Amino acid sequence: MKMHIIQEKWSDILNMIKIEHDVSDVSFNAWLEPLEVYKVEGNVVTIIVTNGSMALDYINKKYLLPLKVSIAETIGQDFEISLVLPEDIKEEFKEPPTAAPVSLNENIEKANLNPRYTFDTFVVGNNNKMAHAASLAVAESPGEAYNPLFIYGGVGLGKTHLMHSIAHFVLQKNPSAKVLYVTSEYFTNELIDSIRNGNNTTMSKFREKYRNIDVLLIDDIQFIIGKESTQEEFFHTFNALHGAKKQIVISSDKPPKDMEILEDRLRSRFEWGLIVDISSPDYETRMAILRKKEELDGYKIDDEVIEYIAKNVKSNIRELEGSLNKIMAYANLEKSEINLALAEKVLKDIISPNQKRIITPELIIEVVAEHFDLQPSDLTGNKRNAKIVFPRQIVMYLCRSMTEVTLKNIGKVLGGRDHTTIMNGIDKIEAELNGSNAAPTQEIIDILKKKINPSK
Ligand SMILES: Nc1ncnc2c1ncn2[C@@H]1O[C@H](COP(=O)(O)OP(=O)(O)OP(=O)(O)O)[C@@H](O)[C@H]1O
Repeated sequence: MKMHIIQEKWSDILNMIKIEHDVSDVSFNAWLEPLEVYKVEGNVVTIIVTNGSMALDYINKKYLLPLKVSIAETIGQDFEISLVLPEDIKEEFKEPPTAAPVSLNENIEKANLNPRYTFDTFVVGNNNKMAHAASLAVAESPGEAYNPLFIYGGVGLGKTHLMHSIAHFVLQKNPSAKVLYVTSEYFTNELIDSIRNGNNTTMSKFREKYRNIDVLLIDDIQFIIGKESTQEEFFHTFNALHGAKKQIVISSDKPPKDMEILEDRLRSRFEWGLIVDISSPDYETRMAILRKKEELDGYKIDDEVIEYIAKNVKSNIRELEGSLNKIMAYANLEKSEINLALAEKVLKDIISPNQKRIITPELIIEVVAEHFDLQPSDLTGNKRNAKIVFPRQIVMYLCRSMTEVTLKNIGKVLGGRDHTTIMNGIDKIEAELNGSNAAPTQEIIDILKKKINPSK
């Protein structure tokens, strides 16, 4: 069964409540974590409170509004919420969500494509002109124009939107085309499952699925870095499809040449076709994107509010859209007028950090500590157990690679360590990243870099 977008984004929705309402871990684990989306019908989301009637009562009082707001902000649409207990549900409880691969085979309806991610809704600006043109060319002539098409750019800048647009376009022209959109993470997990099952049938099913496609779109390819058997399998998939003149579209957060520890044979293949980038949108494009969204959602919003968002939310289109969703959600729920004062109030948390996100060792320490469930003082202190030493070395490495701060000053911030200690720490992480089992450390570094600087 296909998951509803609310189910897909459920953990984001809960995490937004955690952040915006400053919910402690204890409360989060007690009240929010146990909530599960049972179904979404019309504009009603049925949520199962798995931990009993007292919890249901309390959540009704305390978390109903935050849930509504968070859903509206994330999805861009208002929903009513119905809380139920497991025993209230007659049908089989808890259908396991199929984190379905996005199989678009015969028909667009069944395909797990976002219906809104089409060329029609994509605003073309200076930041994405080339990527848009290349995507359209590929959609019009799959396997002929540029193969592979490699689209790269920072978080939330429209790579997935363009990939879905290609898929929609191809399917519209030829509904029986075999189009498959997956994230590289999904590809990896499916491969691992096939290998784990350990028999030839599952492996050959996997291969048949991926090699018998007209257009394969694989998102966020950077996540296969360091995963040897995934790279190996993807290499063969790539060759089979490319050899048969089938279209491959790949997205990544960086160009192939900057994808360290990507196998050379894959890197060179990624460079066979066309490489295009998407950068951050300029002011005019941001305005146009907001206007487009206003039009699609049927909103009517004052220029000054739109201008305020476009001026202040610069680096990430997801955040740009999220800001508008958030204002609309608040205005709806509080039945208030949409004006600049409301926008400033609602966006205060988004806009200030966006303006002053300067990367400092202190910020890095804070993010790394939070990631590893430690206190910043653990990292700057003297304890030497493994639980702390590794994160501390990660801090050293990230300070070195993400700031201009000298080794001496990194040492100072890290509790007065001398520069050779910092150098040793950096060497340690670099050795891991260059070693045979680099993937787990690389993954941690990638995640932390995104947390420290989401706009990169
Ligand atoms: N040019 C554009 N016109 C209209 N909407 C856009 C445009 N670019 C991005 N968006 C919207 O911004 C949001 C984020 O885009 P998308 O998910 O495609 O980003 P991404 O580059 O794939 O991000 P990530 O790196 O997180 O995977 C989407 O809702 C998308 O529709």
